[in-house]
Amino acid sequence: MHNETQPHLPTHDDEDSSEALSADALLRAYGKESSFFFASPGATWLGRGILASLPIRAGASLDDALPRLFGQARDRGVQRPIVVGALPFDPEAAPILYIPERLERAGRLRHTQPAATESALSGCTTNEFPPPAAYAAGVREALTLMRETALKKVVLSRTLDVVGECDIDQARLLRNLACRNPAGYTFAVNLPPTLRGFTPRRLIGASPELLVRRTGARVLANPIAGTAPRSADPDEDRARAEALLRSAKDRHEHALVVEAVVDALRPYCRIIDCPPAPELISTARLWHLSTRVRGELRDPAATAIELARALHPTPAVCGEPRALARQAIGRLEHFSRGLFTGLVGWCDAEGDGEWAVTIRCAEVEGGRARLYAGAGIVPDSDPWLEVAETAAKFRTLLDALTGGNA
Ligand SMILES: C=C(O[C@H]1C=CC=C(C(=O)O)[C@@H]1O)C(=O)O
Repeated sequence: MHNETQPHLPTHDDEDSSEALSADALLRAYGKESSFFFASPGATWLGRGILASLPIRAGASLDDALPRLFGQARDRGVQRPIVVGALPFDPEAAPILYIPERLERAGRLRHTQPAATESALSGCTTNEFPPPAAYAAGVREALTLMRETALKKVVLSRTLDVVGECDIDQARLLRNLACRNPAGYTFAVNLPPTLRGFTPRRLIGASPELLVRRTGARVLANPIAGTAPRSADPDEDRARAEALLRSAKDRHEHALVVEAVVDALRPYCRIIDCPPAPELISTARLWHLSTRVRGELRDPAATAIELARALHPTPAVCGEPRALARQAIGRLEHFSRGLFTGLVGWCDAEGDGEWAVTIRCAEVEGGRARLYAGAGIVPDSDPWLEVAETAAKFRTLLDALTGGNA
């Protein structure tokens, strides 16, 4: 059995560990030529270039395409290929998956430097969609649906467009996110560009939520749901955390996710260990309820990406029951989520891998960033508290863009 915090993660460069850079050096090396970055509590990855990628086609079967992709990489001399990328919220939509030309791995980020306060953009305008009052109206409609149908929970989100005077410094944004969110999953995935001559188009974020990690026969999922914004005053901050832990509304919102995760893992696992009550975790801006669900695979042939797709979308990003929640999202959210609330991570050819839930993120290109934030709505939700929660969730990216709250 591998150690929990330092899983053995084979890489393109395993044979050449003498050249391995430290995790902090990988973060500092992230730049224009980089194609992937992923920092988890277990390891840090930096990808350069793209050796092979999955044709971007909606509805394509990953079961056939992935082994072909690994085969292409082996034909080109990569002995232990690893696929990286992001899958969208809509399971039928096209994934972004590729094998980098070079992929380096180091241990976890140590954060030996103080959090940087440099801004990643200069001068900016912002535009929320929907604006707060319209989002609150959407939450009220969701509450009506819950009274009139079998819908128990739905996650409703909104966007915040930030437009700077010059190109956003994507590497600095990534570093700022990583420094401010040391316990989370910090990522940058290359996306097909839509503008010519600008900086690369990328999905960049720092998620607190692990959808699933597979290490050999061991599985870990860490569903998160139930949130309270933090306070700068330590007493008030602690009071908010304790209120969150006691809140029946948030415990219910959380329990729906944990139940769905355990149900989805059960067919794959011989043993599942799920604590009876959630614990508190914090990010720089938020408190969350969190449960670590551990399992041992019945059939070790189930890969990390297969497990992730069996779990996705959990009620942390969609709702319960899933079909009704998806209908409600289609009716009440008037924008495409794209990769937001999908999954981001990596998987090797043996099936080990890690997939985080794609939240606290932005799509960045040139001087523009589109930020996303959602909140779980249950029958006891207060529409204006959900507005405040999504505003606090935007702060994760806004702080990293502006260099604030270090
Ligand atoms: C959809 C988001 O958060 C989900 C994950 C954690 C907590 C959540 C909540 O408390 O509502 C959401 O379910 C987001 O951050 O944009």
